[in-house]
Amino acid sequence: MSVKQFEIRKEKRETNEQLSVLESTQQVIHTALENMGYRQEVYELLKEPLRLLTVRIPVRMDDGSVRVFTGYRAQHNDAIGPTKGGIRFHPNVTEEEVKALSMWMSIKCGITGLPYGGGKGGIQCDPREMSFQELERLSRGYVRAISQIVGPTKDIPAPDVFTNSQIMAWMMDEYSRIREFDSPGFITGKPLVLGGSVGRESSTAKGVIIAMKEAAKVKGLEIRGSKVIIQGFGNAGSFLAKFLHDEGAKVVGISDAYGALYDPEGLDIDYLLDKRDSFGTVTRQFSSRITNQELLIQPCDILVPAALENQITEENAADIQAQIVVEAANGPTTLRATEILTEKGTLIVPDVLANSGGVIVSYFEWVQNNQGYYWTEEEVDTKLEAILTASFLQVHQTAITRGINMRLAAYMVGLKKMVEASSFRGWI
Ligand SMILES: NC(=O)C1=CN([C@@H]2O[C@H](COP(=O)(O)OP(=O)(O)OC[C@H]3O[C@@H](n4cnc5c(N)ncnc54)[C@H](O)[C@@H]3O)[C@@H](O)[C@H]2O)C=CC1
Ligand SMILES: O=C(O)CCC(=O)C(=O)O
Repeated sequence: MSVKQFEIRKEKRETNEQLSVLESTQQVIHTALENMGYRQEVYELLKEPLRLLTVRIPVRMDDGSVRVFTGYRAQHNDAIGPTKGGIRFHPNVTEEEVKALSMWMSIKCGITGLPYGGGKGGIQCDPREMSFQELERLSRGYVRAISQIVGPTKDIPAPDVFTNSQIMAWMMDEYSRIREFDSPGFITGKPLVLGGSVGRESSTAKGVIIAMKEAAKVKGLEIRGSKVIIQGFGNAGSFLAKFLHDEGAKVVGISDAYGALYDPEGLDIDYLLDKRDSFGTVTRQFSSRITNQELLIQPCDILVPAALENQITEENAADIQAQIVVEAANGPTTLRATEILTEKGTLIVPDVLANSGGVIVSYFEWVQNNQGYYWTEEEVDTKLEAILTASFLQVHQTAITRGINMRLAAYMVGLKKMVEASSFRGWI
């Protein structure tokens, strides 16, 4: 596509916010590269993953029938090192979503200086409607299907939406049957007894808090006493609610796939954590629930989308009351919404920065697996904080110096090393 065609498509899209996550990611990458003065070939290289594998996975269901699931693994760019990123089990997984997710992983690893490119995987399925045994067979089938392109020096998966340490354990076990000698570092987010890292489970939320504290300093806000709304009560959202509650913030809203709870006086987070199931579902137990969309526009100081993509859009951005939006989810805010929020002075901490705590501690897990020597929680926390704080400051400084929004600044910071590495390799 020529620059002119790109501009025309961009203009058409901006008047009608039908942006796909892939197209909007391409749009920001294009602008970021242009701002840095890179040639069009660089965009051509980075606008899509280098590799995408689509697999069909036959699974024997408990009733004896066979269901065939579609899965994907995308590897965006491996100039810097192996690709890295989670695996999502969700009914709405698409090729396009997995591609965008892999591109966000590249940028995340670039911002935080991890020696990886981005990868991501997903299977179209609804684990909430599958038995434990069916899930195990699906997880193992997926690993058999992608085993040729993954590995500790090629592409290292991890958990994402509706996957967890048990699923990582089955996947690692299956991989170790196929490749006997390089299994521990093949996947991260494993249970501790199988070479997991202390702190990985809560690392996404810990990283979100570190980024949130930096953003709060910029806005002159104190976390203690701030009112926070969190959309999504799974791995990222529930640990975050707990940590914020323990730090004296008032968590006034939470949600899951079925609805939301809001109380301006603060919710009883320990009670809700106790009632939540392993898929992060809790709201169905309350008759007082509101919708996810209603939750996002309730009064609060800080809003944390921690569920899925495209939640804050042109439709609701103007009504968001938070001073700070910290994106724990990947892709929760559209580009038009980013502009609307930025124009009205809301500070956005973009996904590729805010939720990078997960992959940072996954990197620590991989390093520990490679060394065979395991760190304490204190070491993990200290290193995580150092990387994330420096990353926030670099992105924020870029935004201020260049007079651009935080998302564009994050992309510029995140793409730089990948472009340099691709150039040194002679790819562009
Ligand atoms: N788990 C991790 O280490 C990381 C996760 N993320 C991102 O954080 C987000 C959440 O991931 P996890 O907490 O791991 O997933 P999870 O599977 O543990 O929890 C997902 C939560 O979102 C809710 N949800 C699902 N569909 C929803 C909808 N349509 N509306 C509102 N809520 C909905 C679920 O009910 C659940 O509470 C995702 O965007 C993921 O990519 C980002 C970095 C790392
Ligand atoms: O832990 C990882 O390697 C990746 C986590 C992930 O999928 C993400 O950051 O979106």
